[in-house]
Amino acid sequence: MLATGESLLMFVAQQGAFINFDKLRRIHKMPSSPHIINEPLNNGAIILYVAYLVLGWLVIRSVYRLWFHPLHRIPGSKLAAVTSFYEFYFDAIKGGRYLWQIEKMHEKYGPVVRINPREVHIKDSDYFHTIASGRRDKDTYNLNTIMTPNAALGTVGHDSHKVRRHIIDRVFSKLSIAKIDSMIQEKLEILMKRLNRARITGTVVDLNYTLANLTTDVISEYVYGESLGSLHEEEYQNTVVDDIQLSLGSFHYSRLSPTLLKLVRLVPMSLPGGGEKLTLEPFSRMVQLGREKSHEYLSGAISGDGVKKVTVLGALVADTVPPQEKTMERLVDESLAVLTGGILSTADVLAVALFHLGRNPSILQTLRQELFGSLSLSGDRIAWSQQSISITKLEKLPYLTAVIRESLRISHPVIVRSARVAAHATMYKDVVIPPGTPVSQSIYFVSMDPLIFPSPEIFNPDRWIEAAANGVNLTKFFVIFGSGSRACVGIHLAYAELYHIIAAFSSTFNWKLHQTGPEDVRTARDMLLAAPESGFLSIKAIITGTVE
Ligand code: HEM
Repeated sequence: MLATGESLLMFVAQQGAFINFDKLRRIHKMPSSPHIINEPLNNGAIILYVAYLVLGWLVIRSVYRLWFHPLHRIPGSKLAAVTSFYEFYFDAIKGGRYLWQIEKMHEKYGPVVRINPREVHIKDSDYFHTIASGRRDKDTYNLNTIMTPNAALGTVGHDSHKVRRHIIDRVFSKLSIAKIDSMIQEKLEILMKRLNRARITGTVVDLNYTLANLTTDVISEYVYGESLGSLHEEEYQNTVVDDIQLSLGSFHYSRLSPTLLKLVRLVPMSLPGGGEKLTLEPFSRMVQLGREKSHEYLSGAISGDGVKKVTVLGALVADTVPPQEKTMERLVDESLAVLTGGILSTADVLAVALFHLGRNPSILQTLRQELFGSLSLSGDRIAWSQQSISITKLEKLPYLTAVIRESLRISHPVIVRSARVAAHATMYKDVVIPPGTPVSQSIYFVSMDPLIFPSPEIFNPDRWIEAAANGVNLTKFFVIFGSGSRACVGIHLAYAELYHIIAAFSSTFNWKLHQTGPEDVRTARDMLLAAPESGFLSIKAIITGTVE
């Protein structure tokens, strides 16, 4: 910073020869006698000259962006085309509101708009897969937000991503996830016992938080080989979730300025942003945890190949992995991306599912009829692991599947836009998008598109069943897990948790929502995860009894 400031001053001093100081002094009513001209400039004058230079540079840059930039023909707000601070204002200062500003631009200018000086956004549900398909990179500016450049998720280049994705694909395949089905069921049983205690004591349960204890323990056990023990933490506490949410508070800041974020890393501070505290302390704590666990694998204390337990870190240090991919940075980032990607996303969908089931007795009733009619559930369903109900069995239930699909659609947990960059020019209808342009789309717009999903705010699992019966391919618009080579690697794990938990919870407990209404669930902000008007999703319920 200092060096930059000094060189700027030197530049200003050099430019002095070309600046008409006399005129400037006249304009700003400074003393103008000849003997003053040769004296060093005072601080006020230097600041003024720097301000002129900066202003001049801003004007030239704005003119370029508006009339000469390759994107100058793409419609949109002029302010957005001139400066990224427009986006920064809505996302960082106002806390995740830019997506709705983008929506307004689409209403005014059509399906393709320029949303910042260098990025184009397309709102067209039919076009979603086109952007994600083929050979496309991700965009550095957008990836700044997630701060894990060495993870598959944070990798810019298409080819580098392919190598990295191949390594983790194996551990997250449907077959691999079926092998940890019993581990998921064991953890579910601990959760069911905890929920049953809440029933007995009449305690209000924060569903997101409590269900995130399970997703935390499942994913941490799969990544590190041992769980973080969230299910055994103090009731209704989850320090990992706290850390993730605190980190999400700063993610819009990191998009615009990774440097600002590095500063914050040095001096934790609070900045405005929808009430979230901007601090990187919790992120550093997660990095530290990843570092400790990765060290055990890299040092050979735990080997990748030959261990009985399959783990993500084990897969990352396996013999088949190229040596350049076996670095501390790589292991820390990948384990962090998988861990954080797999906790709140699924927990939020689960909580939203229970919210809607709790408000719709007839849907819950239909679901229960299917569960009791198709599975041989024994009396003690709290002991879920003894029910011997495999994921394969659950996946065959059409109504449960429709409930899960609809819960995923309506909760659309991963709401952050994810841009793709093609090396060649691409066409959207008759609009030419120049090569190298980040083009983004939003899962939220597709999932809530009233032309595809009529009355999108209504929870209606039957829409999936009716579409299938009528030969309508609604699944084409089911883009909740993304699309193409960068789509979610954790999809089978997410489904395994969703199937087991929704089946267990709804066949075992009766519950009523507590101080939680539609406005608490309605998505109003993009905090990487879908968030309501203030804070993060928090759905509360009281478990009133058990299902006989
Ligand atoms: C309902 C739950 C989930 C949803 C809705 C979801 C959604 C998504 C989406 C939309 C993407 C693509 C992001 C992009 O385009 O940049 C993604 C990527 C990813 N997800 Fe998930 N996810 C879920 C659960 C999980 C779980 C359980 C894991 C844990 C393994 C996970 C790990 C990842 C990773 C590592 C990526 C990056 C993949 C890559 O770039 O190759 N997700 N997820």
